Amino acid sequence: MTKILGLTGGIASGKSTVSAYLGSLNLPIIDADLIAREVMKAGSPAISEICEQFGADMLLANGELDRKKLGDVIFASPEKRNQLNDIVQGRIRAEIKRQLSECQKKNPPLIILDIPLLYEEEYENQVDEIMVVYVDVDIQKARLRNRNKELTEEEALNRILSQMPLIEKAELADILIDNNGTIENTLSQVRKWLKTVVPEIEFAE
Ligand SMILES: CC(C)(COP(=O)(O)OP(=O)(O)OC[C@H]1O[C@@H](n2cnc3c(N)ncnc32)[C@H](O)[C@@H]1O)[C@@H](O)C(=O)NCCC(=O)NCCS
Ligand SMILES: Nc1ncnc2c1ncn2[C@@H]1O[C@H](COP(=O)(O)OP(=O)(O)OP(=O)(O)O)[C@@H](O)[C@H]1O
Repeated sequence: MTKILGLTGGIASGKSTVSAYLGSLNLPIIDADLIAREVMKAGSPAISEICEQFGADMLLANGELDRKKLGDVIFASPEKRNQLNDIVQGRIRAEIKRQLSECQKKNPPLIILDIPLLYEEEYENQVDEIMVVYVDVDIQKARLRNRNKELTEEEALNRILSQMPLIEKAELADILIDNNGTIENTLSQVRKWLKTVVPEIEFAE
């Protein structure tokens, strides 16, 4: 029986770090951020709707989405964020469903659904277990600003506040991964859990 793991957390909490590691072990990963990029690629129906509602200046000269510009708009305003969510979340959900059923046909022991908005968009029933990658908010903000150097203190905070508080996600988790320490420490917590689910898995340690 295939187990579906929902991998979630907050912005810059370390999901991609965990998911890249799981991918390096050849476990199948479905990446919601990647699917969102596909859904909003140049020439897509979602892009036309975004232009209608947010203005054609949301596009770069090559027809691709200006991610920085749209991010500045939606992370500063809950109304605009809802407006964007109304355009994209249904399409993202449909593609996730399609990829999950494709992947299940191969009968792997484990599929990982890497999805930042698992709780906000109510994917709890689509997965068997939920892993939350947690960090304290001050570390989260520092890592976010270190990764997205263009963000001011206020913009970084707005991005964090646009999601369900990470501490609430941690309380709901089936598996809680503490990413306040080193990456190696985090990955060793992940390995410990993996051994209980896929005992035959081998790690190059
Ligand atoms: C607004 C966009 C263009 C900004 O792009 P940018 O390259 O700066 O950010 P990126 O896509 O890497 O997202 C970074 C993180 O922001 C958070 N985030 C993204 N969208 C949202 C949202 N609608 N609400 C709350 N948090 C969000 C997630 O934690 C995500 O991992 C982009 O985030 C986007 O297209 N968002 C809508 C699609 C979506 O919901 N994606 C999440 C997958 S379910
Ligand atoms: N334990 C750690 N120690 C130091 N830096 C870390 C640690 N874990 C992650 N990082 C760094 O913090 C940043 C955010 O991590 P990552 O991209 O994995 O988060 P994420 O949850 O996938 O973020 P997003 O939702 O925004 O895509 C990255 O630059 C990453 O290299």
